Amino acid sequence: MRAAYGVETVRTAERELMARLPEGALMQRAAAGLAAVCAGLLGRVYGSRVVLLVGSGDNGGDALYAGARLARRGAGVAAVLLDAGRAHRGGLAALRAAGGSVAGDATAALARADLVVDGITGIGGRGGLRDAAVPLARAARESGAVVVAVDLPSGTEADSGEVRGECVRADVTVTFGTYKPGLLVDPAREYAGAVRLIELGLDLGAVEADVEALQHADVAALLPAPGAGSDKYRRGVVGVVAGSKRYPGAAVLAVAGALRGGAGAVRYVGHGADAVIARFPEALVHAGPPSEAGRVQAWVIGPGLGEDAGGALGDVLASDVPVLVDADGLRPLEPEMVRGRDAPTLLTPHAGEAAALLGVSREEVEAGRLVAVRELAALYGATVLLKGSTTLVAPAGGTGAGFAARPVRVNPTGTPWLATAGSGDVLSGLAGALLAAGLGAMDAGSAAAYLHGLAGRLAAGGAPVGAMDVADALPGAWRGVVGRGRTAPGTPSGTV
Ligand SMILES: NC(=O)C1=CN([C@@H]2O[C@H](COP(=O)(O)OP(=O)(O)OC[C@H]3O[C@@H](n4cnc5c(N)ncnc54)[C@H](OP(=O)(O)O)[C@@H]3O)[C@@H](O)[C@H]2O)[C@@H](O)CC1
Ligand SMILES: Nc1ncnc2c1ncn2[C@@H]1O[C@H](COP(=O)(O)OP(=O)(O)O)[C@@H](O)[C@H]1O
Ligand SMILES: [K+]
Repeated sequence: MRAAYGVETVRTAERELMARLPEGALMQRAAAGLAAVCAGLLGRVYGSRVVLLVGSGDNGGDALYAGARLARRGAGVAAVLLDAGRAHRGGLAALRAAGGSVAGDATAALARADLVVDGITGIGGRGGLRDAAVPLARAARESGAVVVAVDLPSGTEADSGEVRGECVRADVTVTFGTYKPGLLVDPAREYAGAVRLIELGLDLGAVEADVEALQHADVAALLPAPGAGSDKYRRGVVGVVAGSKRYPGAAVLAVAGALRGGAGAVRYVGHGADAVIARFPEALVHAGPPSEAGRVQAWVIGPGLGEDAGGALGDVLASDVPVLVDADGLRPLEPEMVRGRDAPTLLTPHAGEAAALLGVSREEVEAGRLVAVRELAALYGATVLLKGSTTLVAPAGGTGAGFAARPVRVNPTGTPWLATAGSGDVLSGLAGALLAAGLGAMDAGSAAAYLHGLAGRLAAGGAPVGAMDVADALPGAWRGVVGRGRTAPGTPSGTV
């Protein structure tokens, strides 16, 4: 599991560690790690040209000490100081002692740079970049140099992943002690580039993360495997209420996801039965209401249902098994229809659907995904999987402090190639199968998003895909995750 912690937690852990170390030791660890990453990017340090963008906090201090280390190895290092009177004194002295200088003309220095180190703000930054820093962020971007952000790209919000106004766009972000939520969640994540973590020795073991990301081993441990005593019922029967005369394909795609997700059987209910049977003769189809379809271990309702989702929705929500509500099933959904349920409910909106449920604009949801997913989970008392450029899964929320403290999961495997009609339907079926197999709603949602993302990468391989290609790639993604020591192609490793 990869964990990310918010600013307050990081500061507390840093204080505790600093109290046990000689003064400045932590900053030296940070600067050494930063300089090593910069050196690796430069290849040949001697003779290279490095520009440091230096704010007046410790983030600028990290940049200055790292610059000093590079200058000692023969790089030409120039510092652009946002506020000359407040730049980190020790760092500036170290840079000068190592042969570095303060740039007189920032624009000229940036135009010649091979590498730019962004030390304007780190976890102490608030709001979008201030006016004085904005032209530097732009010039860094336009310089063509490799841009390395210190701790996080200046101007991005560490705790929420929000971006207000201009911020630095980095090729690589070197972060210290732990990942910060903003490095894993769009839109900030997009500005961070590849993220490298430098361990500082912070003791965060006993602290609940704010955001966490599953890794291969976590998912492998969650995925069900049939044993000698398994039969189709024990593996889990998924009920799928999806598709309509207008959208029969959604039924096929959701059933595909459920079958590839390991369902022992799929009971399909709706107007897409002919299309489902034509593609999947193994599906069991039913023409009446869901409650009369026979026993299932989990329901998936919503993809392609069209306008008349209401009756079937009430029917499945009245059941005592886990229910996943997606797409058209979300439209008539009211909090009180979900809050009283004893069995888990998993909602899987995209940003537009989440916006409608919250009564805000789509742009607001996309700008503040973490906040939106937590709010929805609290409003509905349900687990919520928010789809999109960063897929997030928030635990069922309530009003108690304990709810807010549980981590949101962020999916590390997605690819924009998944943004194709019907791929969400596949995800619904897949997550439904995992619910039917007995996984909790958080695990089912996050493991499904993980496999779906891997399948998207496998299917795409850098070229466009359709939703059924993603479904067809699920067995390969599954094998890649559970195969001992094997890594599925396209798997992120080392960097986020
Ligand atoms: N603690 C530790 O042990 C370790 C910490 N480490 C490092 O310290 C960093 C945290 O340092 P920090 O606390 O000094 O804050 P920092 O990120 O430099 O920002 C504060 C400065 O930015 C300014 N500023 C604020 N908002 C702004 C904006 N929108 N636009 C422009 N400027 C803005 C603000 O101005 P002021 O409000 O004071 O006028 C102030 O001058 C952390 O991220 C890591 O890199 C590592 O060395 C490891 C050990
Ligand atoms: N920019 C993106 N990057 C990564 N994944 C994306 C992006 N946009 C959409 N996706 C994924 O594609 C799928 C689309 O689902 P959805 O919006 O429900 O579409 P549909 O209803 O057509 O199936 C989701 O799994 C979502 O997370
Ligand atoms: K920074």
